[in-house]
Amino acid sequence: MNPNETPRVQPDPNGPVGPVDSSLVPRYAGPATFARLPRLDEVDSADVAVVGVPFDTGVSYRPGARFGGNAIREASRLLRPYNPAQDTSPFALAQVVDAGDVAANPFNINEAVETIEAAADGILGSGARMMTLGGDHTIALPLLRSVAKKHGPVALLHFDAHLDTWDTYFGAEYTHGTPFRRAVEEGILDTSALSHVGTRGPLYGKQDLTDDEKLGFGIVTSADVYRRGADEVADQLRQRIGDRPLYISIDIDCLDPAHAPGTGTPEAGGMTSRELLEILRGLASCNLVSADVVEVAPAYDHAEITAVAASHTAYELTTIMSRQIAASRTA
Ligand SMILES: N=C(N)NCCCC(=O)O
Ligand SMILES: [Zn+2]
Ligand SMILES: [Zn+2]
Repeated sequence: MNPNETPRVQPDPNGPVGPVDSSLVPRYAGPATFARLPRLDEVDSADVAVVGVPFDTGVSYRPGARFGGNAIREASRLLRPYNPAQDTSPFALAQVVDAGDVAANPFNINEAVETIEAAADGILGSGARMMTLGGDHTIALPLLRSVAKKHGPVALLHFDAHLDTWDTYFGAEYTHGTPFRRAVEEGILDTSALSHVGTRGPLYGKQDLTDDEKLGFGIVTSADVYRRGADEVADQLRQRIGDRPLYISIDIDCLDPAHAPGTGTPEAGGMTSRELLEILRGLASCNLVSADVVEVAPAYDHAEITAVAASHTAYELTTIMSRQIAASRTA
């Protein structure tokens, strides 16, 4: 089908090119892009670029997150153009596109990290906000490097069962358990606004927590979310972040394995997908400059449970970005 003739949901014919219209083209037809949005090469310019980073050479346990981005794209066929939770039609407010995948070397982590940073530089340099679909959590480091080049040190909200501030694994500096220690060492994070959310599970020792605190992180455990509720947690996080440029990194293993079985290092006792989505909606007024959703490993998934949760997570994040782009236009 010619992309120019594909029926799309596009309330304003001169506005953003919208997703393929699922009331006219069955949603399971054709190749998958995120939310059935146009590819980058089908539009003149993009406000939000959804980009895949199929890389998982940094994992410490189950591999397979290299297939995560495409699993999320497949699951995202069911997303619809109006988001009632944020009373927003995100793809009508801003040009959101699928920018394809970064070709990262699976045999050389250092080279892959450089390739990912360069690709992110290209996207951010074009003026777009970046919504990345991983890949394992290693990729957050080069993404943050690029974001900091543009915005300076950014506030970080890190949703994860794990701290990911360990020093090295088997002597390796760049792994999925170490990106945020590297990022603090490199001065690319605003250490007055760093939070982990969803933390739980056994650690190597108590020192892991004291080291993490010294780096500047605050912790909201998954039990805190359960006890205090999503709204109160979001309020507290929003106050801490203020109007700083914000990066949100979401390791899908922040969710309980019941909500996200398809991941490499699952831990019992996690958040529900409802809690995660509600916290994100509570952050809609934050200045979200870029985000990632990582660690979806479809080989361990069942019935696309994890990929569906990840696609809805990325949808809330792109909605927040689109709203802010629209608001900054009218400001
Ligand atoms: N899933 C991520 N990003 N990190 C987990 C590292 C946990 C470990 O192997 O000790
Ligand atoms: Zn994790
Ligand atoms: Zn992680």
